[in-house]
Amino acid sequence: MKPILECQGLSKRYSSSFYALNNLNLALEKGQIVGLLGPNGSGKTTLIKLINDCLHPTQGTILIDGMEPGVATKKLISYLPERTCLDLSMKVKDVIAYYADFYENFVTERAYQMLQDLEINPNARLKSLSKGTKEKVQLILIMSRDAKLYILDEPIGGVDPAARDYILHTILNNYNEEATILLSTHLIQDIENILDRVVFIRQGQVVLNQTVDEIRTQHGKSVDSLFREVFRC
Ligand SMILES: Nc1ncnc2c1ncn2[C@@H]1O[C@H](COP(=O)(O)OP(=O)(O)OP(=O)(O)O)[C@@H](O)[C@H]1O
Repeated sequence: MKPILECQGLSKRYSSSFYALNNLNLALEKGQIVGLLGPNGSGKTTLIKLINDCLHPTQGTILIDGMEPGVATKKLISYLPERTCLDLSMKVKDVIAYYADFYENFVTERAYQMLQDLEINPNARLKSLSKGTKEKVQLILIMSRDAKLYILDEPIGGVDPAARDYILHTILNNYNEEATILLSTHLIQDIENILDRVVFIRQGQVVLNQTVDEIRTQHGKSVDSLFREVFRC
């Protein structure tokens, strides 16, 4: 089966001597939830921006479902960036209508179902919502598209711990199982029970790419414990 994402020899240089990504190789099969994990500054957001065609590689190639990043791949990817810039004066229901207009693969009923599950009022204005609830709305907008690849850069940082599990399960219940989710986060303990695979990245290179089951059987520990061991300062 063709991988949904394939990066070969991928490098990104920001200044004359500093490489944020350095000959990174990664292939992801369809239909899995993948955690992209690494310490601050390891290159996670840089990789995500390259996949989303927000940056161009210095060297190497990226293929998304066999295609180079561009107009066609943007239809396949639903991307939640680190920072979003929604018009805060809009009501939740207006943002949903806006997304439905903009993206032909947006499923409005799914968005309303998730709003209801998370008890968010569609008539509320975004600026009246707490930071965590705004994050929930942003996640709902992203997960309501019928995409092949969902890329979520730190999706639940502002959400309170009690709501995280609920949100993660809401995501799982609403996404197509043939799709792939690539999720970058530092909240490993909170998400590791929904992950199929983890990719550890250090200084712009992949240092581990294993299923969560392999980690538990081969290393005899949780992803969170392994992360702390591998990246101990
Ligand atoms: N626009 C830029 N110009 C110069 N250097 C940059 C730029 N963006 C990122 N970097 C550097 O590239 C490296 C990788 O940054 P990146 O944001 O990809 O890391 P990250 O793994 O997402 O980090 P974090 O977990 O802190 O969000 C860091 O050293 C960062 O300072």
